[in-house]
Formats: sequence, structure tokens, C-alpha cells
Amino acid sequence: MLTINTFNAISQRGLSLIEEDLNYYLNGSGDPDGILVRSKNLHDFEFPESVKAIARAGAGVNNIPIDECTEKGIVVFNTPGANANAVKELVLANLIASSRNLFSAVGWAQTLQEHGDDVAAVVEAKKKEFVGSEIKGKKLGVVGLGAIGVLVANDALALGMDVVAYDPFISVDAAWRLSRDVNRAMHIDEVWAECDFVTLHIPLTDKTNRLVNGSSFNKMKEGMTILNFSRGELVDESTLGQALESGTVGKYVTDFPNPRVLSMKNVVPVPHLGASTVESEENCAVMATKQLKTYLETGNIKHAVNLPDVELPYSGKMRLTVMHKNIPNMVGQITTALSGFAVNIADMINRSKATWAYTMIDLDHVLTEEEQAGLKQKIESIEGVVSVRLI
Ligand SMILES: NC(=O)c1ccc[n+]([C@@H]2O[C@H](COP(=O)([O-])OP(=O)(O)OC[C@H]3O[C@@H](n4cnc5c(N)ncnc54)[C@H](O)[C@@H]3O)[C@@H](O)[C@H]2O)c1
Ligand SMILES: O=C(O)[C@H](O)COP(=O)(O)O
Repeated sequence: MLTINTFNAISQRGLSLIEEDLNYYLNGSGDPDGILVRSKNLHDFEFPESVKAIARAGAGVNNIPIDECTEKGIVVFNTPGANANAVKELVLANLIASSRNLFSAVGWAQTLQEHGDDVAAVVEAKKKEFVGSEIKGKKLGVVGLGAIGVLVANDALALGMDVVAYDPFISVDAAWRLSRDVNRAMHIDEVWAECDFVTLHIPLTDKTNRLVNGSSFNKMKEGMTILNFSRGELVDESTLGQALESGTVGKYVTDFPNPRVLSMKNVVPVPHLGASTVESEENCAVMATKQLKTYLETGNIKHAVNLPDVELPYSGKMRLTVMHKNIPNMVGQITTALSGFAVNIADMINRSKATWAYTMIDLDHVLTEEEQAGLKQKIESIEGVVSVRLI
């Protein structure tokens, strides 16, 4: 039996894939083999030794200590694209709502009951204070052209916007999906200088932390609206307040409110709703659960953030999986260890991603318990190996 524990509200569609499988306990009392999580911060979490994999039902993995997990032999998955449509729809909604002053206007209208029969007259007298502008013909900058950025860029074109985008690391897949009418910015400063609206769709990493900062504000077109449905830390809050005060930034729409940002003027706070639709929560939960179960049952890896995709059809005899550093002679040392156990290799695969690699070897028969323990011990003692499983 395998145990999967969960954090956060994971959609029932995903949980039932565990509950209905007699090989699994969901949130059992024993040590977990796998963890399903959304946004819970796991940076201070003590991972039990039993944990082999974590699946993030969502896109951002900045809440998970990836390097620590990798060193401990834990594979970390996410669900690329599974919530992209939900985020895109909310970004488009906020583009329009912010340029029409919708939230402040509605907030004001909700206070009018005391005017009784005069409400209509009060409305007509005051509505000039909420005059907005149309997004058609305005310039939108999209920073990051992954699953979400491409959808936003293409649909903004369809709404009549002029779109310029910046992503020096765009994938071939994303480039295929992007409309040819999206203009390419060669440097992020072009986005700051030219756009009426900028929307951020990049992951939070050491390199992107405070990507939008005092120097960006100095280059910005006056009155720009910034939409941040990626992560709060992408924007330097120590200089944002002044940029909002001076009108350099006209509005800051953020899915990540905090006390500091809430105290600034012209902030539109959204309570982290980007992925909060029934459809997106189901997509993420089902995809994360399937990836986690597949890894636990077969060793196959799809959509891990710390290892490459590695897939071999599972024959069901015996499979050896080894997670190790991407250094010379690892496969040689692993097969040498196997040679002491009179077993033939039926199939094998080795793939690497940056400094880490993963090797799967299918054996032509099932080893005894004693042989399994001996083989595991031998391979675990190889320098650079962080996880060994026999499935
Ligand atoms: N608000 C929400 O609920 C919500 C939901 C989903 C995702 N997100 C956030 O949005 C982020 C993006 O999601 P996604 O699904 O599009 O991810 P993705 O991995 O598909 O795309 C990210 C893109 O950013 C690009 N990129 C990385 N660094 C860059 C840089 N310095 N400049 C320009 N481009 C850069 C990458 O090349 C990639 O194309 C996630 O990492 C997450 O933090 C938030
Ligand atoms: O990165 C993500 O996928 C989003 O921020 C969604 O987070 P959530 O799963 O907590 O809604």
C-alpha cells in the first residue's frame, strides 16, 4: 500500500483517483510516499524520509524547496498549463475592469441605498467621475510567453489591442501557439517604455525576484497599469508606493495582496483567485494525482521540475530506478553493481536535466527480498546517488 497526504483544498476529482484505488491510503496515519499540494509554503517543512515525490497541483513551485528535495531524492512535479485558461480569463477581466474603473464604481454604487428614490439622479450626477477608457487600440506588454502569457497575448489581440511581448527563453511549443501579430520586444525596457498595460506571466525565481523595480519605474510610460497574476515578489514594493503616488504607475492590479501593498493608493487587490475555478482546480488535481501515482507505481516521470521526462513501458517484472547527479560513469557503476546479481537487463533509459539525471533499468526477473536489499545498498553507496527504488 502507498500513502498520499495532501495540503490545501485539492479538488475531489483528483482525490477520488486515490480514494477509489485499493492500493492507496489518502491522508493515512503512516509515513507518506507522496504529497499533493497547492500553495502551502513547504520551505520549513520536515520531509519524512518516506517521501518519494511531491506534486504541486498548479504552476508555481516557489513554495517548495526544490534544491533540498532533489538532494533528498524527492521528485517534484507541477501541472503545466492546467490552470492557464483560468488565469487568462481573470487577467482579461481585470484589464477591462481596471480601465473602466469598475471596482471603485461598483463599490460606490453599493452604498447608495440611503438615497431612496433619488438613486438614479445621484448616479447620473456622479458617473462622470468614473469615466474610463477602452482597451481597444491600447498597447499591452506581456512579460513571459509560457502557458498563460501566450493565451493572454493572443486573446488581447482579438480584443483589438496592440500586443508586444518579452520572453528570451520562449519554448518552441509556445512559439508555435503564439499569433504572428504579437510584436517581439528584444529588451524588457521596450515594454516599460511603450505600453499602457503590462501583465506579468513569469515564475518567481532568484533571477526574477523584483524584476519590476525602481529602474523599471523610471523608464515607464506615465500612468501604466501593471497586472500581476504571477507572484507578489516580482515587483519591488519599496519603490512601487512612490511610483503609484507620482502617477508613473496608474494602477497596480495584484493577485497577491499584503499589508504594505494594501496601504498604497490605486492598488486593485484580488485574493489570489487566478486559478480558482472549478475547471482549473479539477484539471490541476487530476493531472497532479496521475503524475504522482504513475511515478510511485512505475517510476516513469512526466512534468517534473527537477528531472527530465523519462518514460519506458512498464513490463511489471522488476524495475530499478536511480536518481543521481549528472556526472560521468554513473550508468557504468550502476550496471556494474547489477552484474553481481545474475540478472539480465531487459531495457534501460537514462536522461538528464541540468545537474541531475535519472536511470531506469528493467530486469528480466524478480529479485528475492534479500537480493533487492543488497542491490539497493550497493547502488546507494555510489557517490552522487540520492534515491534508489525497486518496483
Ligand atoms: N495567480 C494564480 O493563481 C496563478 C496561476 C497559475 C500560475 N501563476 C504564476 O504564473 C507563473 C507563470 O505560469 P505559466 O503557467 O505561464 O508558466 P510557464 O512555465 O508556462 O511560463 C513561464 C514563462 O516565463 C518565461 N520567463 C522566465 N523568466 C523570464 C524572464 N526573466 N523574462 C521573460 N520571460 C521569462 C519562460 O521562458 C516561460 O515561457 C507561474 O510560475 C506562477 O507563479 C499564478
Ligand atoms: O501557481 C499557481 O498555480 C497559482 O498560484 C495557483 O495557486 P493555488 O493552487 O493556491 O490557487
